[in-house]
Amino acid sequence: MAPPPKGPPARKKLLCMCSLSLCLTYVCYSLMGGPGALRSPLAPQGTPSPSASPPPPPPPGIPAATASLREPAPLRLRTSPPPPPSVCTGAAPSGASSSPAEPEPPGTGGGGGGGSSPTATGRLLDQLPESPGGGGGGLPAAAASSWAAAGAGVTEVAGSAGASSSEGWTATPDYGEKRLPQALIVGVKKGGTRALLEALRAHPDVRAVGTEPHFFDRNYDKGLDWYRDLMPQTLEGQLTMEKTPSYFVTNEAPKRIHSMAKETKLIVVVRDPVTRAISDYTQTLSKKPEIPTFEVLAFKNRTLGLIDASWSAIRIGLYALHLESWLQYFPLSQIHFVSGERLITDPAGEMGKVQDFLGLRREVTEKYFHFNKTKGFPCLKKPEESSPPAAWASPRAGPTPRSTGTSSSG
Ligand SMILES: Nc1ncnc2c1ncn2[C@@H]1O[C@H](COP(=O)(O)OS(=O)(=O)O)[C@@H](OP(=O)(O)O)[C@H]1O
Repeated sequence: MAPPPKGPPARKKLLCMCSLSLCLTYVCYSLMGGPGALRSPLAPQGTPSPSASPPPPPPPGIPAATASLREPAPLRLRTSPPPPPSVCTGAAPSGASSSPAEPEPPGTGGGGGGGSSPTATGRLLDQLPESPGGGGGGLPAAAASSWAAAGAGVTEVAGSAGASSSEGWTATPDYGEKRLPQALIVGVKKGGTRALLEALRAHPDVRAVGTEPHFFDRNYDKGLDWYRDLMPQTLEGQLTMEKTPSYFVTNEAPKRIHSMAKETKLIVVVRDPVTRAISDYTQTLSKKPEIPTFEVLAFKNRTLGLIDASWSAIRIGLYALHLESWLQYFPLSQIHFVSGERLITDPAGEMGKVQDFLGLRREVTEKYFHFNKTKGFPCLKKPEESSPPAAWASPRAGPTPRSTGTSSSG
């Protein structure tokens, strides 16, 4: 019987090589982590990987069962990591206490009422049911595009609290004297105070401390000389300023400021109290993720709808209450209110009024702003030509100023 026909050796060899190369390709692909390539069809889908972290424990004092029940609740507020510092700001992350050493969280604006809000507050507000009056509202599309169009040649103010990088064109050199502030931004926390201060610092006749001195609340016992020493040097005619948002809710602050100088001009940035409270809470939550939900903190009794007005996030927003203590020492005409929402939608308009109030020429105008779509905020930019301080024209101004200069404040 004839032996069965064998295929030509060349064909066998080719088959072997093909199989080998297929195996090699599979191994390489698997090693590179190709999607699903290595997953055995028998492996259970959706099994958590060993590295996946277990669910976080419930906040102290809240039973685990309750905590898990809360999870799907519509008002469960969660935050994502705070955005990076920037003074297109809001953005400069400030610590929960707005302390000078802590950077400030940039933010939303005005309330992030709708859409895909770029800020933490905005994202949280997106989770809340729509309310007729509420929350501030995002930037109108028209405003956004007009600021964006102005964006060419932008020098953004990169800023964390205390940042001085915006000073390239605003700072006057280090001569003149240190003076006590003639104007203060006294509040409110999370209102947009950082954005306002940075915009004011762009004015050649304003010099300000970048950090928050907290003199009239925490450091009063250090004395006025200590306070003065923190200030930047100014020429005569330049305004010295600082901002510490907690002054607004400090009972002793009005009296103390009045005794420093009764003509001190006061600026308060106000913002929708609900949006402000959420912004405040978000900031704390990013530092202490274990705190109870906003809803738990906000209500004394949820069923009865009893609000806990002693919770600082709510208490700070009782503007009329705090204002009463200021009005015991200062006339209303000496207090200027800035809208935190309009500071975002119409920064030049708000800045115009602030400059009028401070007796400054209107230098910081539309040309100083552009709208940064990514950040969702107006940002400062260096205009083509910006003026020198008015004091430079004065015969009393002293030595010829250097043309540039930066310092740690101002
Ligand atoms: N350009 C501009 N104009 C107006 N407002 C702005 C601007 N940029 C930021 N923000 C908003 O400011 C919020 C932070 O406020 P403050 O700077 O007062 O915060 S702090 O008290 O100093 O921590 C912060 O709030 P949230 O983002 O909601 O937390 C910002 O929304």
